[in-house]
Amino acid sequence: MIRFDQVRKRYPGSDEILRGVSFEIAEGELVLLTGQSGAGKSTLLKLMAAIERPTSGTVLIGNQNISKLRPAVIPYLRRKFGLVFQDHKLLYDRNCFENVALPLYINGVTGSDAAKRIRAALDKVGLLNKEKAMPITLSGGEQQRLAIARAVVSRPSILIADEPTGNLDESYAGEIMALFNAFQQVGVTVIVATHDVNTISQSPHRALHLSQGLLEVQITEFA
Ligand SMILES: Nc1ncnc2c1ncn2[C@@H]1O[C@H](COP(=O)(O)OP(=O)(O)OP(=O)(O)O)[C@@H](O)[C@H]1O
Repeated sequence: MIRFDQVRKRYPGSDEILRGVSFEIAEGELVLLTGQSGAGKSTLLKLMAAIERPTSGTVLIGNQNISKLRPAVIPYLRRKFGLVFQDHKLLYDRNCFENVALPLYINGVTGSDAAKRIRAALDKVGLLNKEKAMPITLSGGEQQRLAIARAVVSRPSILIADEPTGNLDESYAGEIMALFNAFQQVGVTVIVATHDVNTISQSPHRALHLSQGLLEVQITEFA
């Protein structure tokens, strides 16, 4: 469960970006986070993953209040999260296998155990036949799927994606959303920030809409 209670966020010298945001996301739910460019979607995702701290209010992940966590505990909390960004943040001097391997190697998982998990993650996103390819040789949609494989290889319970379909044409965007649906169906909590109107209109999931620092909760109708 993820709960925000009257969360406010101001960066040093900035206006107030979030002005008292409260919502709850159940375990295993898929939720869209919508709003115009600059509305604060990335800020809200960063607060969720404890990359940023609220100026005031409470952010609960499970039963942990992340505003009160000691810095030493934050790396453990982060292991719950898989993160996917619009610009992929792939390493272009490493092949696909090595890109997906990175989070495992950082956590000390290596050898045949790691290889099995890396290939399972590549398989889930349809890139098993590309493990030796360099990311630059992949299409935009494939690069985004590679970033998703890297995000899920550590089997996170929460998957956060920030504009994952932003640079992609409609068919690729549909593929990416289908992947997120598949992860939700196996119990992962998924939060996708997007201003892609197609993604929003075709989604049967709940959408949280940010506007002027405040949240409106929308229930999207089935298309
Ligand atoms: N580290 C920072 N320091 C100061 N201001 C920031 C910082 N990060 C974001 N902002 C400001 O916070 C506001 C919200 O930014 P944020 O990236 O959260 O919005 P967004 O809805 O994700 O936008 P986009 O869809 O364009 O990515 C913007 O005005 C931005 O300039």
